[in-house]
Amino acid sequence: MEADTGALPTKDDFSGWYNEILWRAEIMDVRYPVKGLYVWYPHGFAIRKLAYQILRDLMDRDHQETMFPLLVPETEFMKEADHIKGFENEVYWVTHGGRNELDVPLALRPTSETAIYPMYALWIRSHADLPLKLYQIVNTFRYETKHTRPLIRLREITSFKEAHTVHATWEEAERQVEEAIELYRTFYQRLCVPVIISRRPEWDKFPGADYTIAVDTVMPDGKTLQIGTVHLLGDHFSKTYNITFEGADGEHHYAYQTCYGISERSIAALISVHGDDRGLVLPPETAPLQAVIVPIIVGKRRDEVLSAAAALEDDLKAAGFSVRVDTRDLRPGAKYYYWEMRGVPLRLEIGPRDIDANTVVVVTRTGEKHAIDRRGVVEGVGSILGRFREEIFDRAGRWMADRIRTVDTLEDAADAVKSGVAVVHWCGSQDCATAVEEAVDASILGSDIRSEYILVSTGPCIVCGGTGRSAMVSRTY
Ligand SMILES: Nc1ncnc2c1ncn2[C@@H]1O[C@H](COS(=O)(=O)NC(=O)[C@@H](N)CS)[C@@H](O)[C@H]1O
Ligand SMILES: [Zn+2]
Repeated sequence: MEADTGALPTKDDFSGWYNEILWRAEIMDVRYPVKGLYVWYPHGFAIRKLAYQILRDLMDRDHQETMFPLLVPETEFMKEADHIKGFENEVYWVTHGGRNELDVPLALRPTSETAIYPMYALWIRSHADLPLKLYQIVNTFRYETKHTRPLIRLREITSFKEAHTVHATWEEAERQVEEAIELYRTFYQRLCVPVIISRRPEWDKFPGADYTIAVDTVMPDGKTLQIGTVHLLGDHFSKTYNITFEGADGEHHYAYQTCYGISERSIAALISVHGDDRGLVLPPETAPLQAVIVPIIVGKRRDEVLSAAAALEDDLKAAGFSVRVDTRDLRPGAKYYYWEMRGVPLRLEIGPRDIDANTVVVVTRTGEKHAIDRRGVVEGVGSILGRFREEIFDRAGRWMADRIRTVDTLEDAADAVKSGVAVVHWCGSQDCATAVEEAVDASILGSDIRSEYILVSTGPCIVCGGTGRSAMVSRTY
């Protein structure tokens, strides 16, 4: 699996950089012989594991995790009209078991409403059963016809976290939407990925939903990536799947639902937003290795240096850091290059001079160098990691803020979307949205914007002059 050496393309050629880093940093192998399906390298999978542990920690506060079947009978799949329309061109069907043709074709879940809600109808009887808040982290399948790309647009989504909640009232479901948005905001803060939250236009909402709130980030090429969505489903699906409950009033009522999902696009964002020309730059919470110790071997004091490095590893491991000594027979520079490519936040150098001075040299992945006292190394590493995290989060936030431009002419909007996001006043009409998209060659991404990077306002719609509110326009993945 040894990845090659040699410089990465610069991030200005984002597509080249992204494809190269996936194998040089051992994230995903794209050579699997089915279009849109890719293989996790163990290193990439370890990053995913850490990121999804953060997600589970957040979800498990007031949801329960479970798992529903992958295969959905056509009879159930074809029940909700809007949902079908939205997914009918993307669904994979299983039609045979061995040589026998199945009497009912089975869909590979593109998302699991049609697998879960028939069971919810059996489980939910009374208001005492509500709210029900379950999630699963599974693979889902979508026969994407647009350009597939690892971690960004797969045909097998390998890391699909989907939550499906059921409530007694529309208001309670709406409160759940707000809680889900906050949970996603927290999740992406923990990944140090800056986000913009907005409401998708009617024509872009999830099939069968009342409305969709989306979480986007800006990728290095200026295109936005939708890295999470929250849908208020109202009672559409509960009417279709007969999810009713007996209220305190003794009457039967249809339930109100939400669902919200995140996929491995979260990992694509983590890699793309922080990475640089030397490889990954990982926030400490998502770094399989937080610090690598490189012994500086000098002549006859070799054994002394190696045992000092081993003692350092023991102390840091005992304090809960993931750390290892790199004892391979390579020049220190080759080791630095290898671990920088894999995004290790800290490098600790220890040689004869450091032993004599009782210090350890700590170099952060962003190039800061500190000589810290060997006796305070645990506190020292902890505080340097904390500052490193803040540094990369601030840097990513500033980078994104620089690529969001509030404009009031279509020409300026067309210019702004070449490198990022244009914020314009839009009246909300589809006609004006179409006019914007034709003039700017980018789409209305969302309105009702919530982001620390965007000051929202009202003003004349950029097309018709009617009352408009801030809306985002961007090229998208
Ligand atoms: N082909 C794909 N590859 C990778 N991620 C995807 C793909 N399609 C969608 N996603 C991600 O999955 C998230 C949830 O998908 S979704 O269609 O918007 N929503 C649902 O499926 C709802 N059932 C919520 S679980 C999206 O916000 C997007 O970030
Ligand atoms: Zn208008």
